[in-house]
Amino acid sequence: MAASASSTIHISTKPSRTSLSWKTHFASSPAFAVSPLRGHRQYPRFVIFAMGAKPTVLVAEKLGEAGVSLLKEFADVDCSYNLTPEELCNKISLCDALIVRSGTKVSREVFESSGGRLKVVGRAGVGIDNVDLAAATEHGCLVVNAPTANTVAAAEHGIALLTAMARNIAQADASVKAGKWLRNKYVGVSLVGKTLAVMGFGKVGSEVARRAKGLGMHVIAHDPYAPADRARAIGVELVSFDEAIASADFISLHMPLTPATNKILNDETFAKMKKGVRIVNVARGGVIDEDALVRALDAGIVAQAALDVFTVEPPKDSKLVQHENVTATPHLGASTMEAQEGVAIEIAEAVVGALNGELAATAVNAPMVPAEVLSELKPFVALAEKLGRLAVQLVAGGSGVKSVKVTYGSARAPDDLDTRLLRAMITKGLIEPISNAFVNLVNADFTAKQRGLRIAEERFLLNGSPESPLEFIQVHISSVESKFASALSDSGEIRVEGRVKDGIPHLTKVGSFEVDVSLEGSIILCRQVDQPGMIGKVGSILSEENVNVSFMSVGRIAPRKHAIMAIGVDEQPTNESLKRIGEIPAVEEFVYLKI
Ligand SMILES: NC(=O)c1ccc[n+]([C@@H]2O[C@H](COP(=O)([O-])OP(=O)(O)OC[C@H]3O[C@@H](n4cnc5c(N)ncnc54)[C@H](O)[C@@H]3O)[C@@H](O)[C@H]2O)c1
Ligand SMILES: O=C(O)[C@H](O)COP(=O)(O)O
Repeated sequence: MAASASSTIHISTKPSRTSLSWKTHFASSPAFAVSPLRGHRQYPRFVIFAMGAKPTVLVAEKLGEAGVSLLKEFADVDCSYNLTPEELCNKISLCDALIVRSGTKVSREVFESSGGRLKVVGRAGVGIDNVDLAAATEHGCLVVNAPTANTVAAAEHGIALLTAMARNIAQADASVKAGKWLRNKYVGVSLVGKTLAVMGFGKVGSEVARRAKGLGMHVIAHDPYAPADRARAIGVELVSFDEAIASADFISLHMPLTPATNKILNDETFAKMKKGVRIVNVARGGVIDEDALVRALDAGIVAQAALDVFTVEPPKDSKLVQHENVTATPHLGASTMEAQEGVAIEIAEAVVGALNGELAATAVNAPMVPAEVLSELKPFVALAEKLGRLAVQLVAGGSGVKSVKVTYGSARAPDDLDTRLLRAMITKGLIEPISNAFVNLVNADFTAKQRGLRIAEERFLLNGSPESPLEFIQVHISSVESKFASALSDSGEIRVEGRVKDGIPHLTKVGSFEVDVSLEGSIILCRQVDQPGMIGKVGSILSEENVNVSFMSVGRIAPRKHAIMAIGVDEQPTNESLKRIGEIPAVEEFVYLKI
């Protein structure tokens, strides 16, 4: 760290106050208050909507009443079901949030058609395979889901399919209704003592395992990412994929659909199973190669299958659903009254919270920052963005920024400072003034990467009490020219430093000069030959135009040598006034910066 020999005088002309608006800023003003929601985490808020400007939420699939009512307290709610993809694309530019279940494809076209208005997609359920997450992130749209409220419903449906399949309930019911009485045909198989392989030992899988044990089954599970002690706690042994499928009498699928699980049950894996195995799928249709399943059923390798989910829904492959050894339900796993009310409330709260700028606990495409970390970093978030915004305006040309280093000065241990939020806000400050991009926590890293902007972070460990998470933030931009040469540090990079004082972000260093100016309104930076009367000369030019000076600070290397004057102004001075400031004989260079 370059030590500065400069000294600082600062003159405050009026008390300062932070009053900020979306897109990045925290607001505590009652004008932005929202009705309290049950169980809401008290995150600092990034306000999107001011009082009076109600957001519009499009609910594109049936959502439990409790959730709709909750949404209506805060937003205009448009419940339009069964939209075609074209209708959805047409409507979406009028919506701030979209809520779907698994039946709506939220494709790239949807994000592109939204014209940047869509800020949140809420998936009222677990699986987000119907949402194009990459496109959402690129468009700065947060995706949240409701991952817990339908777990038990899905597990109960899995068990219902397992028992119904073993006893031919669906087929027998259909035959009785058709006037038949086929007692010999529908002899079933028993569950007790049989081996059930649970594939995917997450929320649903573990609930299925627990219930199957209650039915007297021997339960094993395969899940490369599940902790063995969680399985052990409910008496389940975790085994390899091959061991699971080779030893199971019943296989129940509970993994997400990912590139790794796509068609994980196929000709090759069916061939490794016990002849007469029975399969339940309440996860996702795509984890089974459906053509291969038909072949395995025809060959008797698979005796029966009970399927709630299909590769394409509703399923087009009639050979599979019409197969006499297949029991099919129309994706009903989450469809109980209780689960749907729970999911509706869970997603409504997440969407309203996200529209209020709270970082949703169930965010799928944004880093989750714990509430306590957030509240600590709150004052530094505005500082981070302002420093980025200031630094980029000092670049001559403004668009050749490729390499940025951020230094965090902190007395905290290096692993005790989560800087993702700060980095995102610095990125926002760096990019937004020189582009029409909208940058937020969701898309900051992506947008930086897209623009070839490399942001390196370093910690500067300070002595002293680690009560505050940070002492200062420095933003360095290397390999660029500056329109204000004094902003260049000894090593030739643009450098600005800021600190938080009494909760207000301050600019505390420009290049090697120490200053102290509150980061509000706009700033004029002047380099001058240090001499009496300079403050008065600049002040009187501004006052002639009724431009209010909010803060003024002079940093100098030594008396009567070069000094930097940082002047905070509430209004934008005219070009004429700025020209006159530049013409003061002692002024060597100056720059006007909007924060
Ligand atoms: N039919 C329905 O209506 C319904 C309802 C709820 C959930 N689901 C689906 O059920 C599935 C599970 O949901 P959940 O809430 O239990 O999710 P979860 O994330 O809690 O559990 C999924 C588990 O799968 C594991 N897994 C990932 N890749 C795996 C692999 N290659 N092999 C084995 N295991 C793997 C994960 O480690 C995790 O433990 C999801 O696909 C979800 O969409 C369907
Ligand atoms: O992933 C899920 O949550 C389930 O598949 C439920 O989907 P659904 O909300 O469309 O019933």
